[in-house]
Amino acid sequence: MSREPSHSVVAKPLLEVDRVTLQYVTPERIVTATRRVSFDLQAQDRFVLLGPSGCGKSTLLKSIGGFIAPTEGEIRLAGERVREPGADRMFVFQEFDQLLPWLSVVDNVVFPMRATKRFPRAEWRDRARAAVEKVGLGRFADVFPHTLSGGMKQRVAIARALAMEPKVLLMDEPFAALDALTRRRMQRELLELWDDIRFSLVFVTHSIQEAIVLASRIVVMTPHPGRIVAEFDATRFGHDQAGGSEFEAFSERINRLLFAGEEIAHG
Ligand SMILES: Nc1ncnc2c1ncn2[C@@H]1O[C@H](COP(=O)(O)OP(=O)(O)OP(=O)(O)O)[C@@H](O)[C@H]1O
Repeated sequence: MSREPSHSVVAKPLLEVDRVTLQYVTPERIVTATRRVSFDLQAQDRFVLLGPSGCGKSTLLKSIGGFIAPTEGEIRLAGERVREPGADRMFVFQEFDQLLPWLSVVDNVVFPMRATKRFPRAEWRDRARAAVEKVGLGRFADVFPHTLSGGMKQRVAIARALAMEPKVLLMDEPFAALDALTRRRMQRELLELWDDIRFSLVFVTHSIQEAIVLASRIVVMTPHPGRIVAEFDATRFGHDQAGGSEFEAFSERINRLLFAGEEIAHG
């Protein structure tokens, strides 16, 4: 199956990040996490923000989530300015403890539906069970999170987010704490889910390989302050191309960009 998002070139962007500056004001100083960052995301994009620690990836994601207001510029979702958190933007984080330990897997997935009154109440459990099935955890629907491996917990977090049918799924290094084999498997599964559901994704990582494998588009960022140095189409690459000469050349090109950015930032 093609991993090309099926949007047309002229489609209006789903998400617009428009000259966004994000700052933290601490008693000692003002930290500029991003400076005038702009990009557009089309529906069904698998959009990856790639860059080293401190380039403002997580801060940007939180701002798309409505948790941090830009000091300059604005973020629009489906044409509406983002001003606060909402159920149309669901998060998956790196941490394994993002599930509520006193709720079963299926009740964890129901939780945001209950909290936001999304969908008729009578549908909650069926929707939750269907989402849990989709991530391959049907047999574990009624267990508590502490009995699950890290990878399984991340699957539940993904099921919980996708069950809400968000306009955009926001993932902040969701596989970074997993062992290499599990991480690879989770990447494959995420792509299979995307083949199936065609959700719109913003995915944060500092792994070049992960970015290339997962993305339809990659934005490369460098720190101090966080800014975009390049944007690439990566639709033609997946796991099957990894190790091939074109994949490696692309990876090396991004690597050089990241290092060049460091030199500029520190030089
Ligand atoms: N709560 C905070 N208060 C002050 N400064 C912060 C805060 N959170 C982040 N920063 C600073 O903002 C900048 C961007 O941080 P951010 O976490 O967004 O980067 P990142 O690219 O996601 O890095 P990482 O991969 O390490 O999470 C960094 O310089 C960081 O030190």
